[in-house]
Amino acid sequence: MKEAGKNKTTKTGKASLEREGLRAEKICKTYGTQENPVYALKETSFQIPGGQFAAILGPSGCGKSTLLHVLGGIEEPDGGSVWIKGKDLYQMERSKRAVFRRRSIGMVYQSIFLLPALNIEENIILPLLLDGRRAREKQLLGLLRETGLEAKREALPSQLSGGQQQRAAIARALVMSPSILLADEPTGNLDKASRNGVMELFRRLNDIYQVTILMVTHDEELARQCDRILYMEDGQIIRDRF
Ligand SMILES: Nc1ncnc2c1ncn2[C@@H]1O[C@H](COP(=O)(O)OP(=O)(O)OP(=O)(O)O)[C@@H](O)[C@H]1O
Repeated sequence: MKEAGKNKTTKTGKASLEREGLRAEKICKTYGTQENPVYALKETSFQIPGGQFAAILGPSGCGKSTLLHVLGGIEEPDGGSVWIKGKDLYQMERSKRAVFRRRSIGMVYQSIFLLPALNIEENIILPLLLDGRRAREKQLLGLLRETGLEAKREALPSQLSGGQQQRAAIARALVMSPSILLADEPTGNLDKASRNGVMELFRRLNDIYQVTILMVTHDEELARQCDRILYMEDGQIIRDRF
């Protein structure tokens, strides 16, 4: 991901961005027991080029969250592979995968996990501190500005609206300058105005920072605002619309 203030690039014709995309190959994940297996992912394969903003759309229980967790390095698949920045995620040692995940993949969830005792700035920079790095004022200011939270820098999460809290969580997910942002129903708990604000923010971040975004949603209207929709059903991608 590019940092604020650095040269912008166009969305097309960037070979390096192609390499920074994401590839899923025949991912399988089964839950349950041998007698009663639940096939959550059935050899799911697809590729997202670097810089694309794609949605995964599908009915409840079709495997969207499972897929996102596997892509995010959180849940090991039973089979198949995930390639990010040219690296096979599940061929890495567990400790190396944890570091790679922290530095290369941002995650945003429906439930907003901000630490209540830390102010917004402290919440946003937390991943940097956990990685042994210091926050740079210029980068922090860029993120606060993009997310419209400049005035809330020292506020506690409880002093923010749901939409503002989600925007802070998005800033936190981006503070490590990841190449991929995975968002699981990020607008699921928000009212319509906040939902539109978050979508607008994703589009802007995708444009400015060229971060690849994969967003899980139930909402066809939101999915239509993305560059591409991957329709999922019963553990598989059944349709792919650009
Ligand atoms: N930890 C688990 N143990 C057992 N079954 C699970 C587990 N997690 C998910 N499943 C099952 O796997 C299938 C896919 O679940 P998943 O949560 O990925 O679907 P989803 O499309 O994200 O659903 P929703 O839109 O309701 O969040 C479902 O049948 C679900 O019940």
